[in-house]
Amino acid sequence: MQASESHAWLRYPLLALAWLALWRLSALMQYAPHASLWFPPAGLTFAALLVIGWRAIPVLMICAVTVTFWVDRMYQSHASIHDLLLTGLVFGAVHCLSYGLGAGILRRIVRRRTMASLPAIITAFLVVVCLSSLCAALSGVQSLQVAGILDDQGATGLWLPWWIGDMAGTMVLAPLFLGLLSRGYPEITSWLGGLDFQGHAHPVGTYLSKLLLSVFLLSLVMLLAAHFKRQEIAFGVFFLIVPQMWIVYTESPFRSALSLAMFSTAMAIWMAALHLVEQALVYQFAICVIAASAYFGLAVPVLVASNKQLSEMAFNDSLTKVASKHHFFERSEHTLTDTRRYGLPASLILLDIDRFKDINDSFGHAVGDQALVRLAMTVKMQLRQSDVFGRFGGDEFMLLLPGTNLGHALSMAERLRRLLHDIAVPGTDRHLTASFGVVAIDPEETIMQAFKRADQLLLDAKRNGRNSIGSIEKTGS
Ligand SMILES: Nc1nc2c(ncn2[C@@H]2O[C@H](COP(=O)(O)OP(=O)(O)OP(=O)(O)O)[C@@H](O)[C@H]2O)c(=O)[nH]1
Repeated sequence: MQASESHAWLRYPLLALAWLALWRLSALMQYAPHASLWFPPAGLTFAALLVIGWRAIPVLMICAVTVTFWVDRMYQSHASIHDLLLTGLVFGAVHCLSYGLGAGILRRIVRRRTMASLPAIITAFLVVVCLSSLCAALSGVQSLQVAGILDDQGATGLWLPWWIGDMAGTMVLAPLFLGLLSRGYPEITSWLGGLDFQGHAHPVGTYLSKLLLSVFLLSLVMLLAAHFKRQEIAFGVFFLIVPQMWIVYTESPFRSALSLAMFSTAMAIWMAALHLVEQALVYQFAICVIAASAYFGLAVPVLVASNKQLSEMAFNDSLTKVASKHHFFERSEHTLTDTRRYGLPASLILLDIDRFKDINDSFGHAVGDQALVRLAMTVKMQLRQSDVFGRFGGDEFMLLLPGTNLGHALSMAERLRRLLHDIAVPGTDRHLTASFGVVAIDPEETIMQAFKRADQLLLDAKRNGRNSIGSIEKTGS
């Protein structure tokens, strides 16, 4: 994928700087040797491999070697340069391989999905992150063990916090990095399954107050857990899903991702500052559970919007925006039931454009489409709230007029006939004409039966020279 800016090469040193800075940050917050609450560089590795692909690997390898030397200095293991180099390369290779495989699989899945399957994309992301981080943790621990930085006992206790730490880092931060990168790599937007990572609906002050509340409640739980030294209190952190969900439902996806990152950073800082080693796994799982729930929360507005779009497509004709055939007959049945309950009359008007095929053939289908839209708009302007207007198909429309007797329906049809005659086919000097079939609906009749009678009268009007109204009154049949 290509960055939209011309200085695309800059992404490599920036990636290295960001990765090393994140590593430093997590090292600062270690609660036990080699174990921090969450491992942010894993999130960056995953996002970089997803977006930049294999070209990110050399940079990630340099970072892996660099941090291996830092680890040696931190724990004063005094390994030889040869051993450290080898360990760094092995650690880098297994780290890149684990996340590279995961990113590759996710890329394939996302490319096959559409907007409506955002929950499937989220599920795939969560499963892939879970498995990639497990591979990265097992092979990472193994590489430290082979290099002698870690003994067997240390390795046994380390793989689980390493795994959950990597998983939390990836789960929380990879979507945030993707959101940031989507500004330079527009293609990512389509991967985000309909999520708009650019827009912000509310003022920043409102967002910050929600974020502060969430961090304040988190601090309260962690301080209480530290003070009373009770793991039960630590579980209270799971309740903080509520403020996070509030942010997810009311703020933009980008702000939601940012809030998860801030929330987990605050958790890691408190964790290290208060030395809450025994409760580490509770907090690590809480980060993962809250992040996973938040992502499904993000999918809800997208699903609601696509549901709305689908029902609009089912109810309305896509071109003219009047009721579709099916929806017209359904609504008409309900309207007729109400009309009859009050003992009111009802009428049906069918109208069909004259020689519409000629318009299409002479000026093209696009002009024909515009003529249909203009006709629909003209008719709509004449309707009452209770009238039902639909498109049967092609150039044929239908109009149910509740509370209207045949005489008034005929007047309405005549008014429409004149109005349509005044419509010029867009971009041409041709005028539209239409033929009509008008019936009063009998009290025992269904809308379909009335439709058949009106259609017959419409055919009569066509046979009688078009631009006219066929009705029982007029034809006398
Ligand atoms: N532009 C456009 N044309 C359509 C659409 N749906 C159907 N048509 C065309 O509308 C024309 C309908 O023709 P008919 O109703 O059979 O005949 P007509 O030319 O209107 O002649 P009469 O009805 O006998 O006056 C056909 O050429 C269809 O291809 C549409 O959505 N857009």
